[in-house]
Amino acid sequence: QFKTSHLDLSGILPSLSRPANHSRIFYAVMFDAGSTGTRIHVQHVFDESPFLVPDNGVSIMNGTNEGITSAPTSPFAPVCIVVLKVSVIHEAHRDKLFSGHLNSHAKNTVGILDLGGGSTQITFLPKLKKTIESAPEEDYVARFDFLNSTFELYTHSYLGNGLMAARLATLGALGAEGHAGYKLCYQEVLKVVKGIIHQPYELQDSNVFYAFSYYFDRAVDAGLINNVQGGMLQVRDFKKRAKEVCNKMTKYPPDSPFLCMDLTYITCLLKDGFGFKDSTVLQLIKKVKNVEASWALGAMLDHFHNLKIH
Ligand SMILES: Nc1ccn([C@@H]2O[C@H](COP(=O)(O)OP(=O)(O)O)[C@@H](O)[C@H]2O)c(=O)n1
Repeated sequence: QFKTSHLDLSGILPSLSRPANHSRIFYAVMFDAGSTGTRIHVQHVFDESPFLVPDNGVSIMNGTNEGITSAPTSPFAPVCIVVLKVSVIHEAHRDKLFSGHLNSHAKNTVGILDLGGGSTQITFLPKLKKTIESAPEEDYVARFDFLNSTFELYTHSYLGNGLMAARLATLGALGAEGHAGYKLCYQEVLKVVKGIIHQPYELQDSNVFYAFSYYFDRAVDAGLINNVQGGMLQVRDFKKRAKEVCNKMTKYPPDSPFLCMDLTYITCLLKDGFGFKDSTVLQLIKKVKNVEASWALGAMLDHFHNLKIH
């Protein structure tokens, strides 16, 4: 719990210069201490908020992996799907989705791939029971009720498989002679992935996947997508570009020294890690309808839900 705040947010949140309980505009503020930087998310939640700000209305989230744990009590990553699905992408179906069992609406949902600095996450709503049954452990499945719907999600966070963590592990292996082309680089990054990342039973072609964070950032750096609009990429696009960048590096000094390794790692993670096919299409976005797409918004909604605020 925060007892005092050392941050002056009055410039960002003018409406909170009045007591929060009397505010006509309601914001949720979330501090995200990531492995590569700390962010503050300010989300405009409701106008004319009738609800009470409880004493524990400000708190530090449990869990170390950005709140993305698969414990049923803190299903923040799954909620991210709900946010994308209910609030943004399938707005037209919103009313329908709020009632009934969500698995029956699985065709309307999107999967999420997130690549942070320290960890990487996968979350989707399976259509087949076998995907849940064949998950390695109970903690790959999150069951929870949210807004009158029951979810049973495949979700896992791999700590140590983020992009920066993978760089560290791979650099240790490659030593000083790191620039040895795509093939050797792939062999090294494979060691960070093989036997660690579980391949879900049902993945290929059955879900639309959205990829965030470093998937997006590095695709921009590689010139594969536009920084503002994002775009659609096949897994093989990452592979093709990785090969080009790595093999060019053996001849010329690189502009971006880590791009070869990063693109190779992303390719390996998607293919040999999660088991996506070369032809799988990923949607890379940073913003949806002008709102930064992130787990934080979902976490906020979940928090309000737990406080019985609707
Ligand atoms: N100040 C910062 C630092 C990182 N980031 C982004 O955060 C993502 C990496 O996520 P992260 O640092 O939270 O990593 P994890 O702690 O989730 O492993 C990248 O897409 C960075 O571009 C940001 O938006 N602002």
